Amino acid sequence: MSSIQEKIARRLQVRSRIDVETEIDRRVKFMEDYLVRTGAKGFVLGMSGGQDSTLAGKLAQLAIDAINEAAPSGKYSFLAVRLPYGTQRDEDDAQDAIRFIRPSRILTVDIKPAVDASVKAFEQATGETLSDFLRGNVKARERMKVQYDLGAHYRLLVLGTDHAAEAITGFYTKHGDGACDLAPIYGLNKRQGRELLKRLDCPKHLYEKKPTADLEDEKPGLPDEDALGLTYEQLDDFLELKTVPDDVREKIEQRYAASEHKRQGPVTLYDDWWR
Ligand SMILES: Nc1ncnc2c1ncn2[C@@H]1O[C@H](COP(=O)(O)OP(=O)(O)OC[C@H]2O[C@@H]([n+]3cccc(C(=O)O)c3)[C@H](O)[C@@H]2O)[C@@H](O)[C@H]1O
Ligand SMILES: Nc1ncnc2c1ncn2[C@@H]1O[C@H](COP(=O)(O)OP(=O)(O)OP(=O)(O)O)[C@@H](O)[C@H]1O
Ligand SMILES: [Mg+2]
Repeated sequence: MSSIQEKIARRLQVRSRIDVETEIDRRVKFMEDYLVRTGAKGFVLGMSGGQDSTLAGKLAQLAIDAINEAAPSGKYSFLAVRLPYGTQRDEDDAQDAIRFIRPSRILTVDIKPAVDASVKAFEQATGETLSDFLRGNVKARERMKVQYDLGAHYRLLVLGTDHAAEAITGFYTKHGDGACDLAPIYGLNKRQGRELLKRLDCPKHLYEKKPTADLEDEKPGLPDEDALGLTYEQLDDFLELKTVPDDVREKIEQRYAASEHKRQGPVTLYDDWWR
């Protein structure tokens, strides 16, 4: 194990061993405490049908149910929002996730018209084509925007799904899915997230499916692991301070270093982390 590995795992708050019950409880309690402290009315989160939003959404609904039970005015809510780009290939999974969570409220906003208009405006202004890869980031930022619009309108806080196995490589769109008000699954790696979902009786196919950002039209459902050239098993092992092959360790450490700007606020004159 390298000392850099230890430093990264500590910085990303990973525990090599967790007690699943305790993790669920303390995360739900954190969401309750924070929500009540802010005076907001609840949470909003995009539900993709993937593992991370299924877990964060379930924890959110548990927090909302607990607060509403304690203060039976029932005034708090979790808004689960479907944000397909046109028609979504794995819509069934998204619906299964919603059935599992039983959110206070469900809405669907199709991001396709806004994304297409934005890309068109870019292309008209520059006379150039925005790549399929960069259009993927436009989708992630449009989803962020819709969640903030809903959040501001209904006085809800925007949840994010960043966790250690994602933060370590910066595998998210800066100010897109990386932007949120609170990140309830932060500090967990991918397999720990799966363990929490198992304990919460989530349908198996939702935590066993291959994680995908699903952002590129030309590569629908591209598995994160193919895009990264790393597996979540490798990332999880690294974060749990297990020995991983040298080439894997080097690749992870290199990705971690290159994505540091995503884990920091905007760089100012007073920062020196980049030197
Ligand atoms: N050193 C530096 N210091 C400060 N800022 C720096 C910088 N280098 C780039 N930047 C800025 O960062 C931008 C690039 O970052 P960003 O816009 O995020 O773009 P980028 O990291 O190139 O792409 C996002 C990646 O995350 C993946 N993703 C996105 C969304 C969701 C998921 C998922 O798993 O669901 C995965 C996506 O497939 C892609 O591989 C640059 O355009 C620049 O503005
Ligand atoms: N089609 C979508 N509809 C609604 N929200 C989405 C959609 N795609 C992405 N998101 C939001 O962006 C977040 C980041 O996507 P990401 O792929 O990392 O997580 P996930 O889909 O929940 O889980 P997994 O990583 O296992 O695929 C999601 O958790 C979700 O909040
Ligand atoms: Mg996904």
